[in-house]
Amino acid sequence: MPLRSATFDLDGTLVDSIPDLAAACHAMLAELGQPPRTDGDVHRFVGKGMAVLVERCLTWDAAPEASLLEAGIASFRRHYADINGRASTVYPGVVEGLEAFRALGLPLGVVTNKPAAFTSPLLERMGLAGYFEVVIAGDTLAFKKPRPEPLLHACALLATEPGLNLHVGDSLNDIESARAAGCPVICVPYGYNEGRPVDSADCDALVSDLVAAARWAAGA
Ligand SMILES: O=C(O)COP(=O)(O)O
Ligand SMILES: [Mg+2]
Repeated sequence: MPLRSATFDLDGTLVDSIPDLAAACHAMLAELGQPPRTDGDVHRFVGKGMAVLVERCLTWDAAPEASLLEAGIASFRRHYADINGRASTVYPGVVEGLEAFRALGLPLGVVTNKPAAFTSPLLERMGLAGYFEVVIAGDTLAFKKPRPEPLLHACALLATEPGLNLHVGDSLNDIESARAAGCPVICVPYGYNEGRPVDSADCDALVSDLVAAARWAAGA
C-alpha cells in the first residue's frame, strides 16, 4: 500500500551529533569534578534522551545520587545549548534523500528523543528545518521512543494512519517505537544503537542512506 508520510530520527540518522554531545558531556563532567568519558562512551550512551545520557556518564559502580544527576543535567543543558551544532554534520545522502522523499509527495516529520530546546536549533543550524512539517522532540510528550506515543502523535499531526507512515531510524528505540505504533520501519547502519550494530532482522529493511530509504519508500 502506498505510504502517506515519513518520519525521521534525528541523532544518528539525519545528523552526526556525537562531536557536540561528547563535548557537552566532557564539559559537564569536568565542571562537576567527575571522571571523564571518551567520545566512544558517549556514542554508546546516546539513544534514550538527555537525562539517560547524563546518568550513564555519571554511572560507574552505581547510579549517581539524585542531586548529582540533577546538577549534571543542568550543567549539560547549559553547555550543550552553547555547543549544539558547532561540530555536528549532516550525513551524506540526507539532503538528496529528503528531496527524493519530498518528490514522492510525502509530508515529513522528525521524531527524536533529543529535548525540544536543542532539536529545532540543530535542524535550523544544519539547514534541514524546512523539510519537516512536524517535529516531535523527547520532551514534547510524557513518553519517548521506544514508546509508541511520539510516533502516534506525529502521525496524527501529519494526518496519516500509522500503518502508512514510514519511520526511518538508526536504533532499536526507533524500531520498537515504530513496531508498537504500527508503522513500517527501516534503518540506516551508520548511526548510534547503544553500542550494538542494528540488526536487519529487527526492521523491515536496512538501507545504506536516505537516498536508498527514499527508493525503498517509492517501491513500498
Ligand atoms: O537524544 C537521544 O538520546 C537520541 O536522539 P534520537 O532519538 O534523535 O536518536
Ligand atoms: Mg537516533
